[in-house]
Amino acid sequence: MDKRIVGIVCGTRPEIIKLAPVYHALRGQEELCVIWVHTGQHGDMAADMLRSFGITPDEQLCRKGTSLEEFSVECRSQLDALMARQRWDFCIVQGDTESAFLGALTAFYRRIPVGHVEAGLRTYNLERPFPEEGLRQMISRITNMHWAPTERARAALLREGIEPEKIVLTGNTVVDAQQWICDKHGIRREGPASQGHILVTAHRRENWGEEMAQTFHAVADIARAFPQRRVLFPVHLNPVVQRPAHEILDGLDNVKLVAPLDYLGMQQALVNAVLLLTDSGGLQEEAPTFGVPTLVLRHETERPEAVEAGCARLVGPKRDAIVREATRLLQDEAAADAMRKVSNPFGDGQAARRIADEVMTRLVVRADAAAIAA
Ligand SMILES: CC(=O)N[C@@H]1[C@@H](OP(=O)(O)OP(=O)(O)OC[C@H]2O[C@@H](n3ccc(=O)[nH]c3=O)[C@H](O)[C@@H]2O)O[C@H](CO)[C@@H](O)[C@@H]1O
Repeated sequence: MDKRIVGIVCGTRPEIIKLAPVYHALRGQEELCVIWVHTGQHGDMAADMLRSFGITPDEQLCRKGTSLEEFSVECRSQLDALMARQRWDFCIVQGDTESAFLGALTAFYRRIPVGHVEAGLRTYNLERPFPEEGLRQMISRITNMHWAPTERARAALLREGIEPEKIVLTGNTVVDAQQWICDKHGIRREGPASQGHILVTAHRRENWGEEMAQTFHAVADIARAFPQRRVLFPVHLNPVVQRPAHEILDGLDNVKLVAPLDYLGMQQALVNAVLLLTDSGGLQEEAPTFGVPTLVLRHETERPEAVEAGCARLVGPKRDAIVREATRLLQDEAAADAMRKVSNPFGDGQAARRIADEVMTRLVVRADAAAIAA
């Protein structure tokens, strides 16, 4: 039998992280030809991530224009040309980005089955996160295999009427990615957990403007209140984040604003943190692996598992609440310790293997059985 062609479409930093373990698991299967398509949605940040995971894209699309609209139109037509040229048997996308949606949509029109990694995350509020909530719901409507990271995500898909046999509970591949990088580079905490730095990240579109400024003022308040405590903030490259971050935080001796870190650098920064302040989806899922208490700088989260398990708190992008909770955790060692002890509710590091098993069953085992029967 000819090799089955599996295309992986992705373009942003978090997608690369979460699809890298799937790529490596599928590349190990000799019956498959796996094609990594980089849409170019993120530039430098994506290049760092691809390097971190030893991935060279097989197909690199050419990003045109700076707006999301221009990117979208051009990416869709380049993806269609690619899928017309190569006869894909399966298309894999992850999460909720424009690249993921365009990959799924193009495959749908080309009648190529779609597999969705991290399926079933929901806030059911199309404004928050925007546009991700809309994109992931639309992807779910045209997906053939839904890989749900948690029981909650699986339940959401079932409630939406998706047949149970099309949903597989896998765990989140981000835990696999962390294990991969830790095994490869021997990442471990340097010094006691309570002595670590405060790690900050913020970039979500729905917080741009006043709420993001509130968040950065809160970081400044905390830095002034705890002058011995170092604050590390890798600042997203988007000028909408860069500008207020520098305006509000430059000049504080214990605050270090740095460029985005590669994955190895970020995991080392995370394992050494006493506290994480973030609006990032991926970091909310990664922090429990290293037992880092987390304050979520959003009004709601599609990842409430960490809040329910007790290792994260939803404080919103609100200055007072952030300062109050951070102060409490920095002063109350028992409260911080209770959060550190919770194990990761998002996965066990085996998600990519489960996904690869499903792809193999669908494309190879069942196809072989059909050929024998014919
Ligand atoms: C609405 C929403 O929540 N959408 C999410 C969004 O992703 P996000 O919010 O998780 O995005 P980021 O924060 O950019 O990335 C995080 C990753 O990047 C690593 N990192 C970060 C800073 C750095 O300096 N160096 C790094 O290495 C970090 O460890 C982590 O793994 O899109 C994803 C794709 O669909 C979705 O899954 C996901 O729903």
